[in-house]
Amino acid sequence: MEHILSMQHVTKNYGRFCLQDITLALPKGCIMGLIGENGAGKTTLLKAILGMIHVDEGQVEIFHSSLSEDERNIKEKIGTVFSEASFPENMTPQQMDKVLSSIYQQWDTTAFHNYLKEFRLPLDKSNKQFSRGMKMKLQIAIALSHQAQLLLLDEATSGLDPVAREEILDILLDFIQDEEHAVLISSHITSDIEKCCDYVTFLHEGKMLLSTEKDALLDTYGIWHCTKEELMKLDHHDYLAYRVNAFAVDVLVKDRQRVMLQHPNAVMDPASLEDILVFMVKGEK
Ligand SMILES: Nc1ncnc2c1ncn2[C@@H]1O[C@H](COP(=O)(O)OP(=O)(O)OP(=O)(O)O)[C@@H](O)[C@H]1O
Repeated sequence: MEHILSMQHVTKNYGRFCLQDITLALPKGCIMGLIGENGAGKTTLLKAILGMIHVDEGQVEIFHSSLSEDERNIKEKIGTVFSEASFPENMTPQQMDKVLSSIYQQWDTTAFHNYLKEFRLPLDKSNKQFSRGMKMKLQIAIALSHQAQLLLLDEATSGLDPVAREEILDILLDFIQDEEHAVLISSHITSDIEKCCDYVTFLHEGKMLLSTEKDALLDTYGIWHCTKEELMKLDHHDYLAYRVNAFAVDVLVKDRQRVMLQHPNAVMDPASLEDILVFMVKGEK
């Protein structure tokens, strides 16, 4: 599969926090979800891709080039949404349309107006009159209106109601249909990631714990409710973390079928992305 984005051993050290040795690849026609607790390094990773911060080590390639080779053209083809992004308070979408058409060579006014309509955003209200959700939708409309091939979305669905979130996820799924586009989206809402992503990347305290196909993960990982004695006998390579409760131990195992074969009476549940995140952050290793 051809990649639209790749990161090789990217490291950014802030002193107290370090994004460490990130290596991942996003194929064309795919959506990758970035999952991690608050402060895990999701925004830092997205900023490193966009060259918004200087990385200490490693390489980022977008469309097979590094940003420094052809920054203007590469950025033209990337649509971004950041939770803290702010537009001039007194500007209306109508005015932004004009400004953006002079910034992006491929700005598509018709598409922008269609998205504004679809998202029920007024053309003539200033940004300061927009709610948080409306501002987020406005950013998404902009990201989708300049023929971008890659979308980098930081918490793009947070602050949106469930109907609007569903709308955005459908648009993202449409966006990748032609197999030439791709999306990297960070979210705390693991159910959104579960719904739309082909790949998931887990970050924890700046380290990448996993980057793999979502379906493979959901098909194989499980939570085994067992005794301490059973856990002691389990090979270290077969599980990622465990949590002890009053009556039993819950273990996040990598291959639930394998454990079931060894323990036919095992009480096993499939693991959701949320389970995996919670075990990785709070579980004992
Ligand atoms: N400019 C900076 N200087 C120093 N530390 C920084 C800087 N920017 C971010 N950090 C630190 O990097 C760490 C990761 O922050 P980041 O915003 O990437 O996390 P996140 O996973 O996006 O979190 P959240 O889910 O809360 O948005 C945090 O500890 C933060 O304090």
